[in-house]
Amino acid sequence: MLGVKLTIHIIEKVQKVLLQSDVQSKSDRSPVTVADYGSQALVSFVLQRELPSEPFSLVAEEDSGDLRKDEAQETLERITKLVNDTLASDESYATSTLSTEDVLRAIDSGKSDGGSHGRHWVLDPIDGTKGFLRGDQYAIALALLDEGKVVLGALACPNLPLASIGGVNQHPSQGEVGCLFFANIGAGTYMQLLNSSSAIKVQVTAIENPEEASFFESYEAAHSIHDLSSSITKKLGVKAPPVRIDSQAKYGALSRGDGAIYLRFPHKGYREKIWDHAAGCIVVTEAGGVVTDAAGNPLDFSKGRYLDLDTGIIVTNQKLMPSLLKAVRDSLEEKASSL
Ligand SMILES: Nc1ncnc2c1ncn2[C@@H]1O[C@H](COP(=O)(O)OS(=O)(=O)O)[C@@H](OP(=O)(O)O)[C@H]1O
Ligand SMILES: [Mg+2]
Ligand SMILES: [Mg+2]
Ligand SMILES: [Mg+2]
Repeated sequence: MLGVKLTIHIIEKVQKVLLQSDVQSKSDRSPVTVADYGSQALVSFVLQRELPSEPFSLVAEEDSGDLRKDEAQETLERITKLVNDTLASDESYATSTLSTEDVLRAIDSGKSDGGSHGRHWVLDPIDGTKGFLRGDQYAIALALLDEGKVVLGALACPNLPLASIGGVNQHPSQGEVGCLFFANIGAGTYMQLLNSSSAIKVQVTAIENPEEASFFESYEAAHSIHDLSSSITKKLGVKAPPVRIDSQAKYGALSRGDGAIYLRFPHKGYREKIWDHAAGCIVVTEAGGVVTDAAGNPLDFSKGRYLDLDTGIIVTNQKLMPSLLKAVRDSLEEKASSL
């Protein structure tokens, strides 16, 4: 059966791979490659094993092109070992062993184009790669599209504290860490600690006054125009400075009310991918929030691997959305007339 339980199970398994790969080789850039590929191979393998009677379609970020080169043989072997060690640690997969060829095949089954018909899994095996490398926020993001609509989403955020990050960039200093958010269409959004099985229902903030609102944006200035979000929030009357964190952890944190607004304005020419927003979008929406493009249109996940959207992505609660949209419109007009 497709469902939240399976999604959580898979995502928790993947988290083990990431922890192992992080420990194995810390100081060069390769761990992220190992973790990205290992995570994608594992999700793909387990989904296919658990759902043998379904036609399988996966839209995922990575492909095996680089891993098939001669010089990548050692990396491929490390990924294969990680995947096998993780499978061996799970009762129901203890007898499964993947060859390097099986791993390449599992990674490449993420090449689907998605679209408006049928069911497609959507995976970002590590979202926020740069955050992962810095030891900051990252997420494993898995969603399910049905006839072009996101119906299920899970976001594992291994470095996200249980305590609010509403006023804190990246990490507060203490407390429990590692949160999993999941949402099923029409059934709300839940959060649990990654090492626990008791979940609580979460809701976006009810704040109506922008002066009380804090806002999230990308940590990386290359991923979102910080000047523009600053102009928008100033117009709106937001007093707090931006909280800059990597990855879809922003959507997770927003869904439990840590902040009130998420603004994302990529530089000209960048095309957003569906795996960077599908899970985050349903997690926020089912928690009572609203996710739109800069023109106020809902995100359309039915167009293939890319989101075809107007200018940027804005997220907030229903009360703040009309005034936020107006501030976005005014700031974009100002920006256009100053060029
Ligand atoms: N130039 C540019 N503009 C906008 N977005 C880009 C750009 N380049 C990459 N990406 C995508 O951003 C994903 C992570 O972005 P976030 O903004 O959520 O986090 S971050 O603070 O920027 O790290 C990141 O996801 P991962 O590749 O999964 O890490 C990318 O898909
Ligand atoms: Mg990503
Ligand atoms: Mg990624
Ligand atoms: Mg990437």
